[in-house]
Amino acid sequence: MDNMWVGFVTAIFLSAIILLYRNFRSRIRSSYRRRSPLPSGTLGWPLIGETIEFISCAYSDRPESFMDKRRRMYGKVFKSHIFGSPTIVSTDAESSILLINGSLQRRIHGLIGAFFKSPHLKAQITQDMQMYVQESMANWTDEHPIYIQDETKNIAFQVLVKALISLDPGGEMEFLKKQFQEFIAGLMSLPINVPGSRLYRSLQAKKKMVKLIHKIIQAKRIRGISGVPEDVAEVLLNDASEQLTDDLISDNMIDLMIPGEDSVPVLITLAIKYLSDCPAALQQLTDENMKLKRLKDQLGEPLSWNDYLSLPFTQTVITETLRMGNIIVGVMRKAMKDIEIKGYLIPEGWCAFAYFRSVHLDENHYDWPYQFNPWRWQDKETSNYSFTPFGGGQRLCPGLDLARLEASIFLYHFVTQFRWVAEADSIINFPTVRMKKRMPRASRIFSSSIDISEPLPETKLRLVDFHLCQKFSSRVTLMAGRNRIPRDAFDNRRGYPPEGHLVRGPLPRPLPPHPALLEEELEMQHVEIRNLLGENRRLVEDRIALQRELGAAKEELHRMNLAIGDIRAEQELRSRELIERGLKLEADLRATGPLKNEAAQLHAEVQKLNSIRQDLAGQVQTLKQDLAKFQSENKQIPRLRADIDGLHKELMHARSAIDYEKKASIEMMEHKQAMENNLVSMAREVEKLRAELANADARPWGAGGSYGMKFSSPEGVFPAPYGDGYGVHLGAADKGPLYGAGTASWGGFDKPRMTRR
Ligand code: HEM
Repeated sequence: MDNMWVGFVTAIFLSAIILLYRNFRSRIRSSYRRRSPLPSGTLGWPLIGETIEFISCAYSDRPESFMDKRRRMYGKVFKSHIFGSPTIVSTDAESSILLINGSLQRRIHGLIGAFFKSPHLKAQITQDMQMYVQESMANWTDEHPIYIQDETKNIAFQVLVKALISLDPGGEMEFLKKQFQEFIAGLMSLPINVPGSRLYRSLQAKKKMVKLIHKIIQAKRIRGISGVPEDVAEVLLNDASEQLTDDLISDNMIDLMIPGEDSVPVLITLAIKYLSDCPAALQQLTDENMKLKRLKDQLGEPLSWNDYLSLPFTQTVITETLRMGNIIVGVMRKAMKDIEIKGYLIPEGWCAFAYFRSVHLDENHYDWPYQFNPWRWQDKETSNYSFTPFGGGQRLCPGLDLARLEASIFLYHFVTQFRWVAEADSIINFPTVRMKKRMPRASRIFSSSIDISEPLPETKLRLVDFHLCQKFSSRVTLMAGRNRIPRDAFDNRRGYPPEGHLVRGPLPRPLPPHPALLEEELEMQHVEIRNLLGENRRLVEDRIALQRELGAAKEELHRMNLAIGDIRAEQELRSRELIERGLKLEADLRATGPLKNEAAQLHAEVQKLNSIRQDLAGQVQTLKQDLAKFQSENKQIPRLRADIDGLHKELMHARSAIDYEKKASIEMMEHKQAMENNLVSMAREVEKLRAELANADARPWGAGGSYGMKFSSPEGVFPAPYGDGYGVHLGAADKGPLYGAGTASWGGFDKPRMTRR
């Protein structure tokens, strides 16, 4: 059963992978069909692409090796697939990827940028930063180690929160700091959002922060903002845009706290780390700041924003730290539509990654790129495409001056008040840039209040150099070894001649060591003892720190165990559910026995239906043939129709002719009738005339007369002068028509015989 489920889940998983891979391939293929070519490169494995190699390089000393390898193979712009998205990577200094932007971002960027440039804010931030740095440094003692990264985080966070929402140090600030740290910790955690997990705690912390910021914003709304805005929240609240809701403003405030909590502290920490590695730079920076301090003390003036930014060497140190440190390794954008950059296509949905680190460490732009060399900036422009630690284009970091100012203030107070020993530490580059042991750690402060008019005592400087040479670089080792007797002069025999072969005779009297040598050795021993003491103290502190970390790790482990317990319980519940479902399915399967018989019956029926289907197919065949015949006949229909139409037309003609002739014959009949009537009346007239004639004859001629005709009797007729040729019986009109029948000229219109044509 288990095997079945494993097989089932594997099948689903594999099909999901295949589907996703196909989708991915088709997206890529479709993009190939477009106008411009994609840059060369490889997309690596399905789904994960080249992410594993990218991350493993990111954890190494040379995170840029991933990019450099591909740059050598494919050119400065190439394609890859990292963090689940196909990506166009640019290691080109003149990359215009930085110019891709959106609209609401532009608005917020403009508002914040303008505010950070205002003289009012600059003055306030300078004052706040000085105050917080002084307060923080006042608590530093020789007894406890100082973790620069933590101290600067604390200071920079307070400065930024003041500039963002005008919150002063106190209960709410502490609460916000705590929640913010919890929130940040969860951003780089496993994506498990269950109670107790880091992500869950992070999201809860963010909710609490949003609530507090909402409260502050509401108070500002009620109070009303008049005159110059005091902080960034007021700048955004003043804006008339309806898009800037309270939620959006709160979110922006939290996003803006990230550089305060992370980028600026890392910048300061790295600067101190690099300075500790490079005593010459540290010396020059210290001199420059001391000079300014003396000047300001003499004038009795506080330092202003401009004073700090006008320290040229300090600025070059910060610039070089930004170049070497690559606090932001690069920026990513997502293409919302196809974009063409430098003749290459960035297809819609792909990411574009401008990788600053490769540019900043490119020996074509910088000689000896891996060497900390602030002097390289003395005659060099910082505003060029090969130096973009703050990004570029419309998304250029609006906090760049603020970051430089905060670093300058911290360095000023640090180097003018303290001498320190920086312990060995290394830089971690992934997921964010930071020091492995929250270093450089100022574990021993040699002078918490030095007399600035006097140079530091020689021994102290030497001591510092000695420490540095041991911990950091060989260059410093040489400097530290200067003016000293080689150490091996004191080895083993402490000034006695070296042991040789045994010689006969009295042993030579040992010479007492030279007092100067003894003094030197004593001094060295003294130094060593102090070193050992320092080392010992550091070990103790390390142990305490490790114990603390162990405690924290144990606590985390405990929490994770709880979370794992929850997850296990949930998994068990799920697997129990799955097993139950499996059992139910099995039972269902067993219950399907009767269905089998039905299936057999259905099979027989299907066979019967098949034979019927064959019969029907035969019938359909004959019908098809008939249909074909009809169809061919049908083709003749138009011709028949045309004939019928012709006949119909002829019929219509004939009808109209008949009607016409009917009318004509009716007229003729009427005419004939009239003529007949006329003839009858004429015949009568004739009869009358005859009678009158007869009467008239009877008087002079008597009956029969000379012509043997009796005019008084009907028989007394005149013999027809023209014979029967006219067929007219002049004396017997009633025996026939006057003009005879048959051949008479009107005979053709004999009505009863008229036929229809
Ligand atoms: C060492 C310190 C800092 C570094 C290295 C740094 C670097 C950067 C970089 C590279 C970007 C560009 C991101 C992109 O193009 O997507 C950026 C954006 C930004 N930075 Fe900074 N930053 C620093 C400090 C600060 C500070 C102190 C603030 C002040 C609140 C700040 C506020 C911002 C904001 C608001 C943006 C977003 C700009 C936008 O997208 O419109 N940054 N930063």
